[in-house]
Amino acid sequence: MQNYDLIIRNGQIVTKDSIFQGEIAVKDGKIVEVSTNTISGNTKEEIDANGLHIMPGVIDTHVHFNEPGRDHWEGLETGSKSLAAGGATAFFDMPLNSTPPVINKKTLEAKSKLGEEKAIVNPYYWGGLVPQNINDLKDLHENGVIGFKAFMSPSGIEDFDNADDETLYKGMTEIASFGSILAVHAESTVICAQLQEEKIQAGKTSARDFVESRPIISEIEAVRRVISYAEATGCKLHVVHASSKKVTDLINDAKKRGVDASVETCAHYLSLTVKDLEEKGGLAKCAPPLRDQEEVDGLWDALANDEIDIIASDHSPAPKEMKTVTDNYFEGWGGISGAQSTLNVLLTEGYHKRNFPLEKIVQVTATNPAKRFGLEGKGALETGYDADIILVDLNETFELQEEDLFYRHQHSPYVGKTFKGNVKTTIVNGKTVFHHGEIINS
Ligand SMILES: NC(=O)N[C@H]1NC(=O)NC1=O
Ligand SMILES: [Zn+2]
Ligand SMILES: [Zn+2]
Repeated sequence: MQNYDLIIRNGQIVTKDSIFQGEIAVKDGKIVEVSTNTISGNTKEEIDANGLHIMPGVIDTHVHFNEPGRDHWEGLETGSKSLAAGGATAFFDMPLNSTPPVINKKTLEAKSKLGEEKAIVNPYYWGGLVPQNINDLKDLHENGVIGFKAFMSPSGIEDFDNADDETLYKGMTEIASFGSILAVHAESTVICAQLQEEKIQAGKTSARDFVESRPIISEIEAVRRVISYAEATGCKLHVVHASSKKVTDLINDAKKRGVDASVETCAHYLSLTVKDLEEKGGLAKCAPPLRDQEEVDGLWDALANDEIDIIASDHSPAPKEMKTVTDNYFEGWGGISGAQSTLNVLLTEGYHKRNFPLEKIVQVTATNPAKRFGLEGKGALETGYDADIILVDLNETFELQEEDLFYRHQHSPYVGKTFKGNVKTTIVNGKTVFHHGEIINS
């Protein structure tokens, strides 16, 4: 007779290419059996998933939890609780806006120590690529960063300089030498700075003015440039938060030429528009900015054609005072609080509204992130994999309230939005960390 820690029964198991009625047995934090039949044996715990879908936990490849140093904006504990509530079981924390940023071994160790103490889902860390740290990249790689992140335009954070062309070229040459990957925030410094200056000089500071100061061509120019460095250096490339299909098309063209590239978009570019920025003010301010409905639709077309690899949150929170815009949209923090809502958005806007298959949601939130960044034993519900499992009620409908949010600062452009599809239970390495609206403390 087998002994298990947990058996999840009677659910609809969703994988990257199928959905079937089945059961999952867990022992010592790992999935030890997945079956369409009843799993027999002794188990310490049993969950009846009747009426629910069982999915691999979301791997959010793009969050800013800001600890150490800026944890009054967010933190590893509050940030990871929000993720658990939203069905994420792992995150990749960006090297900024923590201060000091993660740009060498020492700063990586400081952050990962805090992550071990505080994160309730699996933490991974990006290292930064900045003009000052080319000689630290290898050390960061050897100490376990998932990859590197550079900004091609000012980051908004004074201790994290953007990478000029020389830094990109040298950095990518170095990163390629040990086979790691560079993620880029791709907007053109020149275009954004000049247009912003012109707008402000002319006293044009509306939501639409802000959006026009960071046009899609600015992303296109930066992406084309960084693809040329990827081709020249052989460095693996990941473009984060593409706001338009015109941008994702460039990465797909590069892939066809043999460039090792991938692209991410975020839940907000798939569900919010300039109209939301006008209505919600600073809460919906981000860079690249929200676009118009046709760009939202374009991104969904790209997703339907498997042209977007990963969907992340780019959760980049700040205190509410910094997110209040009165009449000047160039003021206030650019960054959206969204880590808790990624799956809600994909289920509502994708599965329910656009018939976007659950299997593809699994691909862009779990399978592809695990594969692209080499996470062994993560991103799938298969024997031998880590038991990072979520139970989802596809039909639960609710209006998001501020008090539902586990963020340090309870705001989000999604507050007031009606979602269909919600996470009921989140299991991380075999342990339930979230159940029916509550964080379960160990
Ligand atoms: N520094 C930082 O988090 N910036 C992020 N915010 C945002 O809206 N886009 C970003 O890159
Ligand atoms: Zn960015
Ligand atoms: Zn970011």
